[in-house]
Amino acid sequence: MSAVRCDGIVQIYTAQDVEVVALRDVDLVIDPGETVALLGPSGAGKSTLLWLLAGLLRPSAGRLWLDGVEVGRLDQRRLDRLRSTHIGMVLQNPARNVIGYLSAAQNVAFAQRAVRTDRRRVRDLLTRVGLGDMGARPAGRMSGGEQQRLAVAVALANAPRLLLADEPTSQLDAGSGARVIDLIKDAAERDGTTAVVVTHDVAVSEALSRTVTIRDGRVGAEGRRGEDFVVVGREGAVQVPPEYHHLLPPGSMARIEPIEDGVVLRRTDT
Ligand SMILES: Nc1ncnc2c1ncn2[C@@H]1O[C@H](COP(=O)(O)OP(=O)(O)OP(=O)(O)O)[C@@H](O)[C@H]1O
Repeated sequence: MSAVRCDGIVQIYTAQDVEVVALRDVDLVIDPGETVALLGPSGAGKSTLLWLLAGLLRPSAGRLWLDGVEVGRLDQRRLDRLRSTHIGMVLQNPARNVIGYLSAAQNVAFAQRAVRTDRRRVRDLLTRVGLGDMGARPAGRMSGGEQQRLAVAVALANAPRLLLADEPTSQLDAGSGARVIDLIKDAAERDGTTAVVVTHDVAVSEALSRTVTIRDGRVGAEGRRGEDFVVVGREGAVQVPPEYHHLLPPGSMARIEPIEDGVVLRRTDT
């Protein structure tokens, strides 16, 4: 059974009577224990996809399954329960992930409230993000980078089935970033946690098992084991990666030549 399955997901925001199509027909299947780096330019729809996977948004169209459960069929109470027991999330702004007046250790313990508090896990997580001697410090008095590391510990407090993280290393130096990467990979190996991580950090994308690139609201490309692939979309559409735009600029005409195992595109209007 897939950990995540998106089938034709569309997300449309309406702001001041203007509609923004943030995601269009996203199909995506992620296996249990996969660690996925979600890449793409600013405004491509990465955070939107993360929020949908977290159940914080309901899609305008399309269907989403988490561990075989169709999220759209859950009422709010069941969805809240699934979120607190199955999903760990790191939001983009570090301060939004923690409760400022609680200590670091209390923040991690609080995230375990839906299950049983496991003090050893609290200590272990804090140590592994390099905050072992800061357990008693109020989260509100920590730096942005410390809060970001604490946020990862909070998100993993419950050994979630699904970890969703939006730029979890954006405020970290290489050493702290490496700790966070290790923690995510370990969670996948030890607990079978599936991770989807929005990132611009090359160290993160290279360390995870798969990359998925969103461009203009669609899954345009994927990478596995260092090899990059374009994804043929629903209507047969393929996005030409930006690094080839000088050969085949958007709007240019091309001839399709079939070959044994695919097609070749050749520009005709030069
Ligand atoms: N609440 C909202 N209301 C209206 N439009 C929104 C809202 N949230 C996002 N958008 C728009 O949806 C599109 C996708 O946004 P999203 O934040 O998902 O992109 P992103 O790839 O995460 O970008 P970034 O890397 O800059 O965080 C953008 O055009 C954005 O302006």
